[in-house]
Amino acid sequence: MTGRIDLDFLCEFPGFRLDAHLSMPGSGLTALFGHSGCGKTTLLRCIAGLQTCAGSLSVNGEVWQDSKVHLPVHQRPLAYVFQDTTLFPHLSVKRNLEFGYRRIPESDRALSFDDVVSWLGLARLLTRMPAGLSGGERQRVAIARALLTSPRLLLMDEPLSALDQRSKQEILPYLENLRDRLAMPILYVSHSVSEVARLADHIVIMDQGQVVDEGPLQATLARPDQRFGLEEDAGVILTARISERDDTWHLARAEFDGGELWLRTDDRMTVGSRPRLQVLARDVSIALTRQPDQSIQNLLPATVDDIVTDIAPGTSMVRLMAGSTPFLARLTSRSVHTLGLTPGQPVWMQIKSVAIVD
Ligand SMILES: Nc1ncnc2c1ncn2[C@@H]1O[C@H](COP(=O)(O)OP(=O)(O)OP(=O)(O)O)[C@@H](O)[C@H]1O
Repeated sequence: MTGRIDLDFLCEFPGFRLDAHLSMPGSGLTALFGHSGCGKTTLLRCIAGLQTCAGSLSVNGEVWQDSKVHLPVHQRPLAYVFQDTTLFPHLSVKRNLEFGYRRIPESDRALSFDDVVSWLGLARLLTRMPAGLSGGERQRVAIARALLTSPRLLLMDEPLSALDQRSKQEILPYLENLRDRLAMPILYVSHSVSEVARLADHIVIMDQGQVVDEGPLQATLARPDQRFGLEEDAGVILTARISERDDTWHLARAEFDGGELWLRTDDRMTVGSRPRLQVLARDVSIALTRQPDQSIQNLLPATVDDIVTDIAPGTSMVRLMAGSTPFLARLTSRSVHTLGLTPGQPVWMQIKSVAIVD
């Protein structure tokens, strides 16, 4: 079957067992997410063939591993970008980029040199030497060098985690650009919810060597029984359209299917843009009637959809629907009881804060 990445791996180390079964989309950016030590890097290493592991792997219809086939690392058409990928220190940026590119026969080159240089904003860095680059620039060169080997799968293992906050913010738009332009699938390891919220189309959540949840990003994060890794960061991602700006108060109105939200904004948020927004479950509260005399500006009618006991003792996760858009609210179980919340009930949702993730 084409269009999927299917894998089944089982390997054991003293004190750790990776037992992963997974079928992921064969395009777009899939985030592998989970706490430190849950096995994300080990899974990438198995995919790359760097870690010997029993099992099977096929990528968009090509078998890389099964009971009869085991492609060695150098025959797997993939590229791997690490947290701190080293460039060749004695070669200019251009020569670094050409290194892999020239080894690929012209007829097999999937991407043009100039396109990759432009997508990653490298034109003015081509003559520079690696030692003179910032951490973010170095990672952009490393990503470009990886892409220019025309891989059929791009693996990225915490590519931003060695960068400071400012460099991370600088590089994220380039990664978004790649996600939107590349036909090849990207597997992106991260334990940062904000990075995942901003970049991923699909998410795989791991815990103790196993895949515990996976699916399209927005639907998976909106599940109230989503229990692994997110804790304080549990919440939904929605795509909205900016329909109005109020420059006096530095606010913008964001419309989505089922309502609208006001958010604090800056000059970059133009009318017509479609940012991804994140609303955390801990920033949502519920009232049975509209409460106009309070500081929260975002009051939306919604319907209770589901209520589950949360991981933290005494708390519940309530899923609410505003039109077709799901929200999560983390409440104390006592509040759920006192309000008498039940599925199907109309309520008012009070949203304290909305973050723009891109
Ligand atoms: N070759 C190995 N020999 C023994 N143990 C290993 C080996 N490779 C990985 N492990 C163990 O497997 C577990 C998972 O490690 P892994 O690096 O895959 O986790 P991770 O989710 O990527 O963590 P992090 O986010 O911290 O990078 C760890 O307990 C690690 O010590």
